[in-house]
Amino acid sequence: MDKLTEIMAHTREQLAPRLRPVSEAELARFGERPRTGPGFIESLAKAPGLGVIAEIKRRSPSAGQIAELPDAEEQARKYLNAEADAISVLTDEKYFGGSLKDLWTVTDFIGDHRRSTPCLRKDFMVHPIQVLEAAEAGARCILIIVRALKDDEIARLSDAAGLAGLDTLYEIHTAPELERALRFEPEMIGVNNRDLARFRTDLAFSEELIPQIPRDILAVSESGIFTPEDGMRVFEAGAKAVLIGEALMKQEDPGQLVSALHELE
Ligand SMILES: O=P(O)(O)OC[C@@H](O)[C@@H](O)c1c[nH]c2ccccc12
Repeated sequence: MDKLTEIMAHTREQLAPRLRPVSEAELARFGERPRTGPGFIESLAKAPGLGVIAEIKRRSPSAGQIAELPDAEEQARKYLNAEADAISVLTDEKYFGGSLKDLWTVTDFIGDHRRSTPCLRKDFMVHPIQVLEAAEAGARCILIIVRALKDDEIARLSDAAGLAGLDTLYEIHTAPELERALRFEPEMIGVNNRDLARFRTDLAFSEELIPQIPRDILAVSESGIFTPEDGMRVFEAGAKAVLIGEALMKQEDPGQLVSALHELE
């Protein structure tokens, strides 16, 4: 069994006690609610140069322990100071050391500081209940990992996100996955440079796949970006934004990398 299959099985198991039908009305409550600040895609689209989604990630199956972080607020503060365009909060506990509580902590912190940086709930989504949890916690976007899901599951998640007024990041890693993603009329696609089954990371995945993404869809390059030069490679391939975890978690001041990426042209 590959790692992604293992994680998905674990996620489904964890979810079982919380599973219940989620009505359209419950989701639509969030969709109808007036919100302050830009949406997730909007914030990336208006960023100068390469937009930056800064990720809060304590550990991962491939990197092991990344950062000792008792409170997600610490990292949220750094990311706001660094002028990140969006924040990704990993909410998976077992493999990434995050939690839904982290997401609440981060969105509360942003609100308390009168900022409007939009957040992504980064998790292995399989059921609309997780979309509802994301909306309740103040996220503006969810992740759909195309290779982990069947078409009907993707449709159900993407409908739920639409009702709740959330953007969706469709994550792909191969050309056939891009084909599948395009059937759901995505507004944003992320090319994961890391193969979630084998954990090999190579920016060549972005260089090959991003040029195949239609121009009107916002293209994100995810994983394995450490330097402005890495950013330049994916920017030249057509990425409008990058999703960075490890490199930003390990920096005392993430602002330098963020501003170098904003300056690309
Ligand atoms: O730490 P990195 O190499 O900068 O990667 C960040 C992000 O792309 C990665 O955490 C990620 C991309 N897709 C995912 C899906 C699930 C969990 C994690 C991920």
